[in-house]
Amino acid sequence: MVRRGVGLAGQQYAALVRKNATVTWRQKQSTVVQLLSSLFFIFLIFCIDKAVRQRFEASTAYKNVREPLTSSSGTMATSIPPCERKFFVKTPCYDFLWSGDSSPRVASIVQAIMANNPGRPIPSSKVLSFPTPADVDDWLLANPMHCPGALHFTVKNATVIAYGIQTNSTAVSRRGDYEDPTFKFQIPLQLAAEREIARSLIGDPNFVWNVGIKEFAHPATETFSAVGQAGPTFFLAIAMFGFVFQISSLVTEKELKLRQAMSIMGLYESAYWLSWFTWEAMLTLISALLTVLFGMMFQFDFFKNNSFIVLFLVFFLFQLNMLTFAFMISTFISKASSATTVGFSIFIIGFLTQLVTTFGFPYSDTYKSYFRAIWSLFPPNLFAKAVNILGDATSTPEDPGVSWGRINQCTYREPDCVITIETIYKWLITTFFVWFILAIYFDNIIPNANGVRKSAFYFLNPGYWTGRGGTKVREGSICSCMGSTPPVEETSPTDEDVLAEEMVVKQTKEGDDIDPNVAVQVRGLTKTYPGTVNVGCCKCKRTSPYHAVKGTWVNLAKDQLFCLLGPNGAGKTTVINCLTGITPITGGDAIIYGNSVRSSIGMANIRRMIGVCPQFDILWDALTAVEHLALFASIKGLPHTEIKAVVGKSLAEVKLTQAAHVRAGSFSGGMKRRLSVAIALIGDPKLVFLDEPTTGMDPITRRHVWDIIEDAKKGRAIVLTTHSMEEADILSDRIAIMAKGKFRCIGTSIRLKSRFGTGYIANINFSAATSLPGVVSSDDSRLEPVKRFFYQRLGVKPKEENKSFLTFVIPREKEPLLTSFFGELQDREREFGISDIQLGLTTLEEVFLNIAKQAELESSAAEGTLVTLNLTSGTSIQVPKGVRFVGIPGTESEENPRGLMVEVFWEADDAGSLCIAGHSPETPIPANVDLNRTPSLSRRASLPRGTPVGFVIEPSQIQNQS
Ligand SMILES: Nc1ncnc2c1ncn2[C@@H]1O[C@H](COP(=O)(O)OP(=O)(O)OP(=O)(O)O)[C@@H](O)[C@H]1O
Repeated sequence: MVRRGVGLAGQQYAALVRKNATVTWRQKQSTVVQLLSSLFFIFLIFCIDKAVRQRFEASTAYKNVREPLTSSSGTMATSIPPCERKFFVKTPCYDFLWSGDSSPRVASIVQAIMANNPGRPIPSSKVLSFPTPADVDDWLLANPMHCPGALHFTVKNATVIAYGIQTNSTAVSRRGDYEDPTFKFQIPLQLAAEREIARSLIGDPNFVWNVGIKEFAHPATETFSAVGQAGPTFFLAIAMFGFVFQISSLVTEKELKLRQAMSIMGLYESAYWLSWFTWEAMLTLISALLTVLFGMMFQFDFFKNNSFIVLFLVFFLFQLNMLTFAFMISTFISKASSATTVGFSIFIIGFLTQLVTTFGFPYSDTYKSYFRAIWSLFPPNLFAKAVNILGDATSTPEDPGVSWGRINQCTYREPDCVITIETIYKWLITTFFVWFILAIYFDNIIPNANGVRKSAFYFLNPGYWTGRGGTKVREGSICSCMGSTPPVEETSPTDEDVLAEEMVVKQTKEGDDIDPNVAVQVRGLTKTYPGTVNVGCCKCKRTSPYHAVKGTWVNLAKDQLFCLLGPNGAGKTTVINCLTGITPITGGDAIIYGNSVRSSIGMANIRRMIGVCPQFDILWDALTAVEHLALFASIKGLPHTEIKAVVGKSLAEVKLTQAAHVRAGSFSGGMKRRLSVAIALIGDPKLVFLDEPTTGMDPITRRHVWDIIEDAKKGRAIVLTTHSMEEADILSDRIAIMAKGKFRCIGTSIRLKSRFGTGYIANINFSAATSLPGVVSSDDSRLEPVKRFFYQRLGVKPKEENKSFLTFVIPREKEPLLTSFFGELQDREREFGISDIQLGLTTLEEVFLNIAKQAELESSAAEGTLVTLNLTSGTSIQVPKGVRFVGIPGTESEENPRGLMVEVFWEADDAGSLCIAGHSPETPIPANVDLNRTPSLSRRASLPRGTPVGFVIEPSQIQNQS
């Protein structure tokens, strides 16, 4: 029993989560990068932290100083430093200068200062003496920055020695280090001078003169948290890996039309989004957990002192926000290759806005609250603020950090606090929902790959929520002004079979009594792709409306295969897209097993009973054949218990059992097509669309797939499009050939061949060279009697010839003559040297070419399209595209008073358009051709000057003549 409703949505959800898990597991590299990038970035923060702390080691500004130490215990130096250690002193330098050298007492004091300098006696080469302070000034002026200071001694009398100190007191910093000149130089110099003066005055060289210097007890005046400051950018970088992978996965499914294929086969939108969300949220949870654990492993105060749950929630909620933000951004992107560029741009923007956030905007009371509201919508900003708060709360090892109980309080380091961690949680939860809802909204209103979207206010339709009528779609960009759509010109079919089919459908439509054997009834289906005017920045891009399908009426029977043939661009795929709900129909309707494609509920029912093999392969490179089939079987609602058996059977049917566990990425083109066919047939759909299913298959595999399709006809209707006439001939119960959006003919293969083929093809094979008595000699001349025989009796010349065979195309009109003609030919086989005679109807390919030619001719006549025909005689004429017999202007002569004509041979080029393949020899225009009634050619004025225009001769006039 196939599942429905909520049960089916649940089953689809589980299957998609499994698919996401498998794809993630198979893409190990990106998964490892996504999960373990945090280790790398936290290690970088660790290095930054170590380097910065190393530099600040000597300073107490970054520490809480509770019990300051005195200089005697070594924290503050009282030794005169070597001049080289002073900032900005140039070498050669002097440790100090002194004046008063005329006094021997002063000289001995200075000697004592130098000898007794704690820890480092000062050599005499590092000290300069002068007679007076003025001499010192002169030297300082002449040698700037070569000495940090000077002592000036004056011996007043035996008990009084005066001294003065001169220092360079400019405070300087170098590479971030600050030098206090008072503590570094002036105080040690002063202490040394006073100590030695005192010793000199009391005459005791061992007199103890100890001065202790002690700083204030103080809290850290400067704070530094490597995590708090570098963290926002680094953690944003971690989140960007997941962000880019997420966008890339979603856009890949969109770009490869995998999502469209799943939707056609009945995938619920809710199951799709929830499956992505569940799986990615799980990865996000692991990533957030690992980030916090790695942070704790590196012993950051940020991670040790803030509560684990507080930290985890900040990281988890931020990464969840980035996830739904990625969902939203992905709706605007159509190429997976753009994911990295978009990710990089978002990272740069995030980095800049985080920088601004770290500098205080807008989370302080100087800014209005609406600034904060707008700023907080972008997840990296809120996250940066949270990391700043948590960093400030742990900027010294003694800070307690933020515990769960204090998430609603500000830390004492935030005097103008306007936001707490609790508020940030609330914001992150709100923005998570904002981005998720916007993702689903934009996904619905931005046109998909087929240009289809919902209206901007689709959610106001109650049917959207109840599942009854909310899937109505529109076309064109939301910002484009739709051009007006001209109606399709109503023309009755010119072909009798197409007209008859239309009548049958119209009758049953009026009576509303559809034959139970009819699977699909197409009622005047029209499809016009609307013209749009896209207003760009500098120019408007206009496209005009295009009538791709112009009123199609047809009944498709159960247990039958209906084949749609037609040149490229004929409208075949458009018909399939309309019937599968990929694109909305413009006019008419189609009833599939009683459900109208125009109704939302009808379409929902139709989706459950169709299988589609689109022109492209709907495969994930990372999934195996079994996984693909199991996924689509689940989407279609097959019970779990049956899936394994059904998948096994399906694989055996398409001969992929050996490759069941091989990933589709390594399949050949033919294997991929076979798997796509198997997907279309899984779940026993009642209607199957096969759009060019055997493209790229080798002849053996193709024949095998034909067998599968033939078997699949039982119990269902199949619509096939193909460019292989052989395939159409073998598989089809009925064939319709489309061209320029219209059915040109419809019927069985035999019917089409007999109606549109040129008639019969006769292949005459000649026996090898022989000299049997009574047999004509074996050279090319033996073909001549046969050629003559055909020309005299049937009026036909060989279409192809070679030494051993002749091929003749015999027009249908000659059918009454054929029995007696071939009877006679058989009787004269020996005389003509014939070994074999084969007679068959013309091929479907010929029918196809004739129809395509006719359609081209019609449209060329309507549009006046002319092409150049280069005649073998050397002249060129213009002829309407698709025309068969053309009269050459200016060839009238005495010998040929009516002029000459040629038959033009056409073939279809790669794009399905007709082009000239050659022409017959120039022959006189027969007498019965009415030269005054030849169709006129339009747009002659636009022709290149001097190029004559050939005139069209109706084939009937030529055939009548023959
Ligand atoms: N979304 C679209 N917007 C505008 N025109 C479109 C759109 N899709 C198809 N067409 C046009 O409609 C015409 C029919 O296209 P369709 O794909 O149905 O042809 P087809 O018969 O399937 O061709 P093929 O054999 O190449 O698959 C083409 O001219 C095509 O350019």
